[in-house]
Amino acid sequence: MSPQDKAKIAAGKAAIDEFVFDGMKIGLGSGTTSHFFVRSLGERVRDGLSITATTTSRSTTAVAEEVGIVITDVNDIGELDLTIDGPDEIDRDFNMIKGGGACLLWEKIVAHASRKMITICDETKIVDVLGAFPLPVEVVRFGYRQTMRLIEKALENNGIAGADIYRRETNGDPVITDSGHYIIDCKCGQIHDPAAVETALNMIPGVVENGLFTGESSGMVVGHFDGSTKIILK
Ligand SMILES: O=C(CO)[C@H](O)[C@H](O)COP(=O)(O)O
Repeated sequence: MSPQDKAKIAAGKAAIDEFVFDGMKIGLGSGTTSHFFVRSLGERVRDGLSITATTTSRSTTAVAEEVGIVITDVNDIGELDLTIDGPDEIDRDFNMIKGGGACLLWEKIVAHASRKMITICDETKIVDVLGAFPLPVEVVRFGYRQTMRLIEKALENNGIAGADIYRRETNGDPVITDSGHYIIDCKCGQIHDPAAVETALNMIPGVVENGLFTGESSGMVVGHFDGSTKIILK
């Protein structure tokens, strides 16, 4: 196992120890870190932990069901106590870029349906300024090239000039999200005012959601390559 995977697993386990209690309604994040967390949670459920859970992607539903966690439809679960999810980048104010796995829309819906969001990550995800990781923007397919032009303008208006903006593809085919949309990735460089950029992008017709999460997370559990963990709260 790689030291990074060891760190991801340690972060997920520490988050369960610290934040997950019997009877909670929990949102399960997406991506490799979250999938490790879901597998650890499955072990606790097998040992008797009782939770109600919903997920942020079809891929996480598959992992959860594989490890014996029953998934409740997001529409039937009401307000969640907690969502645990991973970032692509996180700064020291808990602002994040998410969506590297194209799940940002469901992730944001579930995070906002929760009273608390805790971020789990390995140490490589922490940055001084967001923006080295391409910012994903989920857009409807109709007129997506027009939407891309407006994304470029919105970024320029928020101090991000010359961003590389492109539709995400795999083997020449566009990536389609769980909601049937495209992902536009924006290599921004540095995002100095992530809250302003998050709002500006969501004002564009055709943009469904973007991968900036600026007010959601209230704590992070960081896993280190030696297997140790650190909890940082707001
Ligand atoms: O936002 C996401 C998926 O849309 C993931 O949470 C994010 O990409 C982190 O993934 P990983 O844990 O594999 O690095």
